[in-house]
Amino acid sequence: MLLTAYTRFCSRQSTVPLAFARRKSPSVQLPSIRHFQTTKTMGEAKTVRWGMLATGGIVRTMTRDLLIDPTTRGVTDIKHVITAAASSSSKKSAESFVADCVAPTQGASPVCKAYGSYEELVKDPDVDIIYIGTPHSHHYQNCMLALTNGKPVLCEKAITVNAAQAKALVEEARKRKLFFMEAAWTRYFPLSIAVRQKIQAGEIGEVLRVTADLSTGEAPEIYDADHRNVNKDLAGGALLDLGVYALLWVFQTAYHTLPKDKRKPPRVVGAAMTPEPRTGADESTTMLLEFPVSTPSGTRQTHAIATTAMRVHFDPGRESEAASPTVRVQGDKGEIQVFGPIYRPTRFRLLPYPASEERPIQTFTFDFPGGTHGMSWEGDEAARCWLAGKLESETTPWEEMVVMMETVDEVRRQTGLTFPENIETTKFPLDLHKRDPNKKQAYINRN
Ligand SMILES: NC(=O)C1=CN([C@@H]2O[C@H](COP(=O)(O)OP(=O)(O)OC[C@H]3O[C@@H](n4cnc5c(N)ncnc54)[C@H](OP(=O)(O)O)[C@@H]3O)[C@@H](O)[C@H]2O)C=CC1
Ligand SMILES: O=C1OC[C@@H](O)[C@H](O)[C@H]1O
Repeated sequence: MLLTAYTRFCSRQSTVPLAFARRKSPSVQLPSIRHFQTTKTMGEAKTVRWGMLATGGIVRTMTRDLLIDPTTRGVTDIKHVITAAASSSSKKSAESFVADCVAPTQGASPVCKAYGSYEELVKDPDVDIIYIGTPHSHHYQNCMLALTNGKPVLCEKAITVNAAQAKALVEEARKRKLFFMEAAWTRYFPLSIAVRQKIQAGEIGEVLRVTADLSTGEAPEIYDADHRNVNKDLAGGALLDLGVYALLWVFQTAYHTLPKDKRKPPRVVGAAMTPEPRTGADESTTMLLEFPVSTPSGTRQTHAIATTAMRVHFDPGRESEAASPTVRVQGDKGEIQVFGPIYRPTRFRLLPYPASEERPIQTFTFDFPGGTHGMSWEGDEAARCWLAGKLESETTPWEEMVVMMETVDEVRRQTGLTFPENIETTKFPLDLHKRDPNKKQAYINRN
């Protein structure tokens, strides 16, 4: 079963099937119809042909997730195939990627072509949409390359290094009428959809405060200094790699749940940063935000604290009895607590103020059907939007993506976090730093 609900009241813990939980709270819509659709489609499933730009870790995961049978997650209107992959290192590396990651599941039909350059990929007429999985530093150049060659794009987070680049990409996509989306995969999880729906249904009242943390508990020294996680030439550091998830949760709960005309950019009240000793990338960043919210009686503030760090851990209790929530959304009528790493959480708890027999404490757990890592859902969204002729996804609107990057810019301004000019610029095209193909990719040094 995709979703199970457990209803708890006081210390008594009873497991209640979802249908019952629904009956007890009839106003709650669970979960998104769109992502849980098991309804029959009117015709054949439509096939979307993906081109994979890069062959590193996340592209491998995304490839596996796209090729999982969509019906395992109740999706019957679309299918994904990979028709080309490109490596900037060599054609051989693209060929090995196809042999290892595409061919075993997809077989020989359709053929997946292997290219030794991104330029060849974006010109391939057999590709409908490009997925970009390069380091943050390269997103701007890679997205521009795809868009200016007429290809729609789904690009990994952080979408760019700064807001100016994000805006320039949005303008390019708008001008060319091309779909463009940040791969904010967590927003498309049934769990995230259920959390947003509960907030919108008023289950915790007005959102007054949000805290969100992604801290890995892995000291930066475990990475070689040129690893993308700490290398400033690749826009490495906690803020752009991990902190964007803390911001994603703050935005999807405190900002996105408001009607469009009520969404106002936050003020960055304060930000603190600790530099990584070797490279000066941030190993820890703390952000304090204030969102103005208009109410019938005037403007009030929603406060948010978004944190990220390498040396401390988001859940030292590691999902045991001592588990700590990694996101807390606090309203005047209740609170939502999310557990697990915030990029891939597995459960949340709804705690009404006060809990009662009518409004019990409830825990909702989610699984990953068909063995998906969780990226299939964002793939489905991008495919559906593209097929429908949409330019952007309503769940990650361009406007919100830009406001998030403006927030990052202001945090960087306050903390003095800088990156090299060639990865901050909006000039295009530029030749950026290339990966050394002779260097082993697993740069982690755990000794
Ligand atoms: N959604 C999620 O859960 C995750 C998202 N990510 C995001 O995905 C992106 C890539 O991360 P990840 O896959 O872990 O990184 P990897 O280092 O594993 O892969 C990056 C790939 O980008 C290409 N590349 C092009 N230029 C360079 C360069 N100068 N240095 C290094 N690589 C280069 C390479 O592919 P090639 O040689 O074939 O061109 C390389 O294999 C980042 O934006 C990251 O934030 C990462 C992990 C999880
Ligand atoms: O997106 C991500 O999620 C998980 C992290 O471990 C990883 O570094 C990051 O890029």
